[in-house]
Amino acid sequence: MILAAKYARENNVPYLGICLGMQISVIEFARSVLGMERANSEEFDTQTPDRVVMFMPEGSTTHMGSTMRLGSRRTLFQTPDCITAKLYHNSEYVDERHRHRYEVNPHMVGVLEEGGLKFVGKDESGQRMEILELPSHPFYVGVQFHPEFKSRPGRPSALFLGFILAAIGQLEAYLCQHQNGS
Ligand SMILES: NC(=O)CC[C@H](N)C(=O)O
Repeated sequence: MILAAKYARENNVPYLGICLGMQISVIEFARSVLGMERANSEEFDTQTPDRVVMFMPEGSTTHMGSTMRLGSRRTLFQTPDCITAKLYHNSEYVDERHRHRYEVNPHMVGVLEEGGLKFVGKDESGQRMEILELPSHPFYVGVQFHPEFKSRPGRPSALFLGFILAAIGQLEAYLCQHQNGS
């Protein structure tokens, strides 16, 4: 997965990382771009010197039942000037469903952003990273939530639509056409 994220990032191939897929893109970015060779998630290496993904403080390692972050939560866009906000019709926020125990380490956000990764969606506390983008890339998106849970045939998630449009080279034209939120 890390190699796939690296290949997509370096070769301008569209990437949509969902949940662990977003966490993997953060690990890959920290290793390759920031030079943190042993950057990892606490899930895979509890001894990592660069814990870019960590266990959520409210979780429990001993009680697995209903201790994960589950269900619909709100994500606030930090800027209207990003691909995902435009795909979600310039909404100020989006409610999507979650299922995870690990999250991007909020203490590492500053250094990741200085390197060029942008966290364009956060939860209401501003401490939990929900959406990342790489502005230098045509479509490099990671989401902590699961857009597939609310996606339906004939009414696909904005993110799946955007991903496919990017893959066929039509994202820019689509975003221009729909820039007024229509
Ligand atoms: N659903 C997932 O991809 C889970 C990702 C990761 N294992 C977590 O719990 O945070």
